[in-house]
Amino acid sequence: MRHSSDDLPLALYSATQVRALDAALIAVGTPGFELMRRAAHAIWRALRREWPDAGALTVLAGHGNNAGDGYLIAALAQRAGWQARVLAVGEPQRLQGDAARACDEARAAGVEVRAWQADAQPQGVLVDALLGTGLAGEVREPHAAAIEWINRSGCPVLAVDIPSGICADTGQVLGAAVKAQLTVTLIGLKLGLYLGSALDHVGRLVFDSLQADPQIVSHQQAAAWRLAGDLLPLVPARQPTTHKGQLGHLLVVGGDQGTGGAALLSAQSALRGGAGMVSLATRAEHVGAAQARLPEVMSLAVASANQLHALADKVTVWVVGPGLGQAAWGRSLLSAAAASGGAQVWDADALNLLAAGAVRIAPGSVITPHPGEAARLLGISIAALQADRPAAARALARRYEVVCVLKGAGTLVADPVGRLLVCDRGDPVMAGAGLGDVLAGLIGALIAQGCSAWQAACLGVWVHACAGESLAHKGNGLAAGDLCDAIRHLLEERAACRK
Ligand SMILES: NC(=O)C1=CN([C@@H]2O[C@H](COP(=O)(O)OP(=O)(O)OC[C@H]3O[C@@H](n4cnc5c(N)ncnc54)[C@H](O)[C@@H]3O)[C@@H](O)[C@H]2O)[C@H](O)CC1
Ligand SMILES: [K+]
Repeated sequence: MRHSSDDLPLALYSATQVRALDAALIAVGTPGFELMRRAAHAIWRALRREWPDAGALTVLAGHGNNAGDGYLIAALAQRAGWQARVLAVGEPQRLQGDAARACDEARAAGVEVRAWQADAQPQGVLVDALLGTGLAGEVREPHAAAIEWINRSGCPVLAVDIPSGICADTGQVLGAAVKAQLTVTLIGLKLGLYLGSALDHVGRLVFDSLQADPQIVSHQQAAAWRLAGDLLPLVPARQPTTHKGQLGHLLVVGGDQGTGGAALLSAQSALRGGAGMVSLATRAEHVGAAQARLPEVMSLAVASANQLHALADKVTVWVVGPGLGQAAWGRSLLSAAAASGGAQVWDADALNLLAAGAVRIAPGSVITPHPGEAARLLGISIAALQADRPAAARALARRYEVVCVLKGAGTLVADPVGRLLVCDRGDPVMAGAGLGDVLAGLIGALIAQGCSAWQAACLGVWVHACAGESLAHKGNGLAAGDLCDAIRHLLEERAACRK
């Protein structure tokens, strides 16, 4: 499981932006080879910290500057008394410029450099210096075979800058990708390191700025930002005189015949998330269970939208969709919510009805699709959506003029003006039923307490993920109700530290 590391920078860059950073640093007087030398030292330090007694390493080198880093790492290891060798993949004669100079330096240090063959014996720590930010398209042979060789070796693996085969912009595997235990990334964090399949390939992540001029790095308009650090201070403060009327009235609308649980979970989460008053508009069959399980929630048996119209002016925020279904009952309630003028958080079937064009969503609302719902909203396949999650999140935010929370490994939060945040907290244990209902209720609760849609989405995603992390020890099959309690605990900790 990856732990967020708060000493990592917040800004996340595309491959193009990082190459521009490299060029900008070189332009202000740091030679490319000096950057490469610093990279090698940073990586060699991280390697020795991780595997101090290995005594041997094998660099798999491609043809570009990623390979150049690898050759210089081998030279440092050889000079430190380790047994270092480089297996050159493809035609080493294609090395140019700084990378060719780095190869010469490795040979001069006594490093054995020879062509990689599929029957080569892996030895010591494997250093993946095949491909970095220069990867273009699906990995070609013989690099793909070398990647499979690394992954089958059973040896510890360090990836230079980014695991070879991982797209630096989307985190997607382009044909084949190295699975590393440790990735040392340089100058700027790449957005792709936090998305999708990359999470299964990066291992522990170490960053080194190579003493890059912060003036330059900060000037670049980052592709995205990490949701990192302690966001709990953003939770609206409560004064001693605060009363529930100041903490908003949240209405959950959902739970058609047979699907009452989802709406109940959203209501429970809204309660634990601190909303002043929580009501639940659901089918009559679920009211008994709701009252028994959540007596604090005002549960209403709703047969038609008229009953919601009567409520509308008392409701601060509507959380619509959990267990709503897509039949006439659900459609009519969703239309009432859309016409209410209150803040909206739409999830699950509300999004499917939106995708079907059955209703329009008010600008400034929050939507919380999982990849399937997002693909339907965009009219694309899930595979196409997952191939570039940042683009999908941004497209949804712009198309509907909403804050879009695109759930999944590396949950994204996008707004219509182009802001994009990535959550690198959470745990695979959270891949379970009902956790989306909990997130929707939590985001609604934060809006009820005064957060903007953007703040509530970012903070809700972060609190939800951190609460899930705190339950990782429970193993798979995390109960959504436990997550609600963990969220309450996290927010109570926050309230306590404010006293
Ligand atoms: N001064 C700097 O720029 C620094 C860069 N650092 C390291 O350099 C790499 C980026 O190097 P670059 O030469 O731009 O590209 P790569 O080494 O990643 O790869 C280019 C290399 O790979 C071949 N190639 C591209 N796509 C494919 C493919 N699909 N299949 C097979 N082969 C492919 C291409 O032909 C080239 O030969 C960066 O990641 C850093 O590691 C330093 O760290 C800092 C200074
Ligand atoms: K690499």
